[in-house]
Amino acid sequence: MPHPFSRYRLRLFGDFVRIVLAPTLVFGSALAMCRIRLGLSTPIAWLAFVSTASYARVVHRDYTQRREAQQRGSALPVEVVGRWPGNIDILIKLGKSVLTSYPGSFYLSLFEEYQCTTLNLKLLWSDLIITMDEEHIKHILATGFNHFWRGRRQKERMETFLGDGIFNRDDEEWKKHRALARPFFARDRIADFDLFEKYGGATLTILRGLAARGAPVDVQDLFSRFTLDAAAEFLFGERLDTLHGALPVAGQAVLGTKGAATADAFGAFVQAFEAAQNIITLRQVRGYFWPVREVLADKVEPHAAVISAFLEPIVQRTLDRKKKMREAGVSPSAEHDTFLDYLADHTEDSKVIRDQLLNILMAGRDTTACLLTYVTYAMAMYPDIARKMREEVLKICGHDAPNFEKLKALRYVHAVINETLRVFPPVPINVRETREHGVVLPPSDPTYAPPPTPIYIPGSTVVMYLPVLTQRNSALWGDDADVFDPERWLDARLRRFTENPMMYTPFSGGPRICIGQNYARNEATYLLVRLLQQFDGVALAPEAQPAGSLPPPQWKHGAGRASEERIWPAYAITLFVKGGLWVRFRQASDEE
Ligand code: HEM
Repeated sequence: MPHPFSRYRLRLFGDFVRIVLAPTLVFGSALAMCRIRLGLSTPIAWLAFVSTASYARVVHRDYTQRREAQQRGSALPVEVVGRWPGNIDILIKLGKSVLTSYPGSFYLSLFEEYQCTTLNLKLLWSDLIITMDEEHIKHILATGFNHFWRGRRQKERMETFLGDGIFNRDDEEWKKHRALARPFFARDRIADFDLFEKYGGATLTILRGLAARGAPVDVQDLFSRFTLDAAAEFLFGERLDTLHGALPVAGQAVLGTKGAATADAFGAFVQAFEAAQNIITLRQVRGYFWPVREVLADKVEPHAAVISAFLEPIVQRTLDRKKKMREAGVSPSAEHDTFLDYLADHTEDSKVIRDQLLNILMAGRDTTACLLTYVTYAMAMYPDIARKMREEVLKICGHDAPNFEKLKALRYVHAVINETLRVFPPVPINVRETREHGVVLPPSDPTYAPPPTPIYIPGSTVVMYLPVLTQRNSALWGDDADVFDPERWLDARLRRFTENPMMYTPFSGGPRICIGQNYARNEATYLLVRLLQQFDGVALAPEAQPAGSLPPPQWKHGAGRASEERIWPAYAITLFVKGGLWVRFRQASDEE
């Protein structure tokens, strides 16, 4: 169902009234009162009046912001100055960069050009702050938490997709969601490895079959199925069994929105899920005026419908079961087995339940699958690292299923996971908004000479922060910041992080820190142990990548890691490998 009064349409209407309608009324009334007739020149005069009114508003806003900054002994962030009015050229470059550049590289080139770590892109005369500054990110997420929120702009962008879920709410509603979800991530629940064994076993059976034939596999797709199946049973008590569906086949797989696409019902769900994330990312890049392009049709809506159709039966089954229990006089137990049961005991509104479900699925599926995918990529790129991981796994766990203590003892494997999350953070870019009142940021980190006065961010301003750049910043991590080196988590370099933990925020930080962090770490470590017990080698299979998914040739001359990458890292809310990660595993000869 289209939403004619969706948040973004209402905002667009409000802006239209403010920017066009109100000045038009003033213009018409002034002409009428003064009895002026402009004849054929009326449209030109009207356009000049409306434009001048807009310009005056921008000048007034800029003046007010400067005054507010001065009153607080601070200055506004440095503004990017493009070649075209309204920085339209920057906006176009930004749009292109999402599709063709190494993640974050366009922003990095601006930071380098302006020699600062927090900038205002000033797109189409509106403020859009970008920051890779560790001190500023700390303030946004933790020390200055109350000055920021996800905010109105983000809600506009995400409403059709994430609705009333935890990722799309602030204040009391968010607190309620968080309090609801947290008990399900208590240690005794997340240290129950039966599920990981069950779905890990299914994953490895597939890998063994393919390895025996020397056939390549898209592990990004496979790991997404593993994390989805495990999360669905853990949180909803549902067997989705996507691991038993049709997998992408090398040579036949086509380039989907993120990975390789399959043509079954699950494939349709995944495509819709990924397409919606992609559209939301593009909306973010297009900034303030994205609703203009979608005033007639919300582009997320058709995908949201496919996602709903996939999830609705799951919700309905639970609601029906609860109803029958109520009719039979069985009262809900305080110790709920699953999150879905818990939700269904608190509301019968299937949309509310579906939204929660979708939010947690998004949180649990793509991020952990991304982590596993990039660990596999690192193992293929750096065989010595893979060898050391395997040695440690065999020494500590042998060929048995690991328990909690054994997982904890895998120091090198954890270092590889930490390093993967540093170099390839599953959420590479994120957004907040200042609340109604502006905020003075703490002094900048030491990357460039800090500005002489503190930076002031006006109220209701969107701030985009970039862990993908902060976590590879050589001023914080040392000259080898771009090098994938797990040892930095085990040697003296670790001090850099322990003294300054907010330079590493793959799971975010502060009150909204990820609640699934330990679940995700356990899940990923468990699967890696089982994988390394059985396979002693993994190699990239570039010939199996769908057409158009290998890194563009110009990356060879790019800065940082771009020149060395043999896959195409891209992002749409979460990081992924374009076209999927196609690899071949080698079965170990010492496998039991
Ligand atoms: C490697 C895996 C994961 C990474 C890197 C990751 C990362 C993140 C990040 C960066 C945030 C903050 C988002 C924001 O505030 O804008 C977040 C929040 C969250 N994550 Fe994770 N996550 C992972 C796995 C999981 C899993 C497995 C679950 C649950 C099944 C989960 C559940 C959540 C929830 C519910 C939130 C929202 C917290 C809130 O807003 O209060 N995450 N995660």
